[in-house]
Amino acid sequence: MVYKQDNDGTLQGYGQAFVLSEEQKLDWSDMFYVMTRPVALRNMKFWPTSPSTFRDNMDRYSLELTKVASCLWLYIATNLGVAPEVFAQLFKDHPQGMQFNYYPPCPEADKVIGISPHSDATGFSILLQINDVQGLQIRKDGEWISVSALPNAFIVNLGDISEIKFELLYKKKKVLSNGIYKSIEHRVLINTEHPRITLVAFHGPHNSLMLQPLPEVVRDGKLNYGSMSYQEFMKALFNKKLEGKSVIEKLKL
Ligand SMILES: O=C(O)CCC(=O)C(=O)O
Ligand SMILES: [Fe+2]
Repeated sequence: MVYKQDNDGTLQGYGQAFVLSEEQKLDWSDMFYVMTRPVALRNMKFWPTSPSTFRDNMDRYSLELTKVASCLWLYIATNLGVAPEVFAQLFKDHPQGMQFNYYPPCPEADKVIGISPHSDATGFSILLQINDVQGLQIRKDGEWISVSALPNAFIVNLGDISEIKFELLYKKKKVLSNGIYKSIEHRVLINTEHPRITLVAFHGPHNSLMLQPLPEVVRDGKLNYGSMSYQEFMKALFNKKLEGKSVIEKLKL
């Protein structure tokens, strides 16, 4: 298949994420993922030329979503009482990847899972449910709660990078304790009759960012997380099967 993943370590192309062995029970979904920003990091061999509008539409949609993402960062920074420039620095170049998820129906839907429980390894994800088939669930206080997507509205899921950074920023400010801006664990259930289709835009930090407390927030405080570059973090993630929030849990000291 022309656009299939080619094990370049980026998961770009068509296939399934996190497949490590022949025995593994696979998620009941197909995915297609491409890096969209910064533009220099695009690998056009994964970008379909058919339909002929695809590339142009992706380019325009991705640009519009970076504007949405910028607004969200600004609101979050303001909410935390942190200078917007601090966030602008963490997320400069607007690294963004887009993933199409296709979940075929399954007559025995309770025996499969669309996407195993996980938290996204990004700053946040902006999710668009393309058709009206629901299936997303989030874990809150140990319970799975179904999320109903509103027509023409985005769902924003906070990712692991936000958890590390925001938690420490909050500590510095001594505004609130842990528990605010946690990345959200989520999964997808399968419908017995109808396919579900979603498009998720992941907004992460720039690749060279060291995931560690900002220097100014740990002067006299306790370190809650070890450090790792974002690239290493992603490598650790791609080398295992999706399993809740286990990668970020490993970073906790
Ligand atoms: O399709 C969905 O609703 C969620 C997809 C998702 O969690 C992901 O792609 O990381
Ligand atoms: Fe996700």
